[in-house]
Amino acid sequence: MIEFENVSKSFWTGRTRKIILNQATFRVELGNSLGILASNGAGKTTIINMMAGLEQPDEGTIRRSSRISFPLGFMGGVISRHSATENARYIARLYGLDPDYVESFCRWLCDIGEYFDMPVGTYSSGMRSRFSFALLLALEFDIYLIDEGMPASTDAEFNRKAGAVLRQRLQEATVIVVSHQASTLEKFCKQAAVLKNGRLTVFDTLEEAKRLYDYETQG
Ligand SMILES: Nc1ncnc2c1ncn2[C@@H]1O[C@H](COP(=O)(O)OP(=O)(O)OP(=O)(O)O)[C@@H](O)[C@H]1O
Repeated sequence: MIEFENVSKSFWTGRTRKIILNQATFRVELGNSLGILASNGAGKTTIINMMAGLEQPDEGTIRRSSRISFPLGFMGGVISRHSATENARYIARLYGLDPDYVESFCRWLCDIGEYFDMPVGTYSSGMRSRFSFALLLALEFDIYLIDEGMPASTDAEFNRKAGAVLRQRLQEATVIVVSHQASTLEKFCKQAAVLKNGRLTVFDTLEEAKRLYDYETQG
């Protein structure tokens, strides 16, 4: 479970205050994946980062009683001068998992050949996102945090393999996805919320959330 109670967050831009959340209270239970619809700049990444504990709220409380992933695409724990092999084994040890398993799972999913043993700093952005997605799937979490759906990979084979593993994982895990388009959320969640001007409105169905989102983005 992850719970926000009266959480507020804003940024001072030098001239105005950009409000991301204003006294938001909501809860995501295990087994009840949530999609959050918000237009660009509304605060999707900030909310996901707060859920992961990478960013702190200005006010209010965030409670977690489950294993919450780092956000998909987050490379903060990855050391650029080390290879994917070294990073995968190091992160496995941090999480108390078998380094051989995490390394071989990531090697299989990334499928980047000899680059897996080269420094991550030499990777293309597609290779980096494949590696970070593989790492996320190799570790076991109760709640997965995903910013804008699938990774920015154009490799069809990777997307097929990663999608299959993710679907399998979702049978047990819960996902929180933020996106600016409803079609990204369809694959993951039944319940959905709309974030606009610091207000997060949660609906039981994506259909209802989509109606408000379409109304607000057109209006
Ligand atoms: N540290 C910061 N200082 C000042 N403004 C910030 C900071 N971080 C984010 N912002 C601003 O807060 C707003 C929300 O940012 P965020 O990255 O969370 O939005 P987003 O919905 O994920 O955007 P996008 O869809 O464009 O990726 C943006 O206007 C951004 O410029």
